[in-house]
Amino acid sequence: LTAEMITSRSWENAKFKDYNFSAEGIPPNGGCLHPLMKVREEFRKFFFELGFEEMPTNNYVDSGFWNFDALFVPQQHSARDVQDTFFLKKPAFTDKLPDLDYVARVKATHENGGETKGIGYRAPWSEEETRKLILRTHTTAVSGNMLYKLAKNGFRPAKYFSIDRVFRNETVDATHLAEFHQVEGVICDKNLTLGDLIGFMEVFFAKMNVRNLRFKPAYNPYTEPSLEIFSYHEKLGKWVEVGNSGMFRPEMLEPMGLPKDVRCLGFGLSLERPTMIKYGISDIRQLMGPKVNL
Ligand SMILES: COC[C@@H]1[C@H](c2ccc(C#Cc3ccccc3)cc2)[C@@H]2CN(C(=O)Nc3ccc(OC4CC4)cc3)C[C@@H](O)[C@@H](O)CN12
Repeated sequence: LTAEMITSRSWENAKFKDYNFSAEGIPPNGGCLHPLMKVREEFRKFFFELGFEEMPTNNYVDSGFWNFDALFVPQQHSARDVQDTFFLKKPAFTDKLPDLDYVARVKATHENGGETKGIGYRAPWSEEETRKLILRTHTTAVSGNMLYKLAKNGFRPAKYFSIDRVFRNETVDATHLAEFHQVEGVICDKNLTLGDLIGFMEVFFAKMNVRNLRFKPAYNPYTEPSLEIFSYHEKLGKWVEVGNSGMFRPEMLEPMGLPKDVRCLGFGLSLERPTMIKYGISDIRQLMGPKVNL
């Protein structure tokens, strides 16, 4: 069948053989995984070996509720400004929030601590703010959603991971893009401690031959305590920050309905940083676009 046959309509009198649906396609003449995707497969292997389940992260768009409020990120936090976050214009708001008694517990926890031992942010909490649609700034938005489902379906110890794109309204330069891939892990069980977090980080990073970690107190609105993770990089001859971590706060976990003795630890790093080190890439922009000059 040719274009000329179609235009001249000669195909109408032509005889065609039956279509062979079991014919094999033409074998592709080559191709390879993008470096980021190669490193992603290495991380997925580590997580599966450690007994983690992969989270469904195929929603780049999320609500202010899941990306911020459910994680106890205050509505006045600068991370929620247009300088840091990409807001959707159409549709600008979601009409899908989880069950209203959970939203009410989140609202109360933000305003005055609600049923937690905390006192909250003592500032009005706006439902319009929580309904805003954004490009998620971290995969922790999905982690929160998974923990909520775990509470709703009946708590059991769980280990979740995700490796997917996140978006931040950042100035692009040699080490920063407006989007990057976050690698995130969450472990939930009764009575986990900060020692379990530190010990697990040693195990996880040992999988990529990163050892002798050092931990530095840090801050995240959704974890307390929080720790930045460092490792001495022999080739670079300096201490390199290799990730961030913490114990999720009761103000995030209790409104979800998780039992009060359940503790959840979380940690994250980027996919781009280890990929750049592995492939000797100095400018992160080399990882973008159809052609990768390696
Ligand atoms: C906008 O910055 C965010 C990103 C990204 C990041 C930071 C925090 C998290 C997180 C988290 C978190 C915390 C608590 C609970 C749940 C998730 C995830 C990604 C990296 C996190 N970082 C990072 O990846 N560094 C890194 C990781 C691996 C590596 O090589 C491997 C050893 C072979 C080399 C470096 C640290 C820095 O690069 C940092 O400057 C940039 N960070």
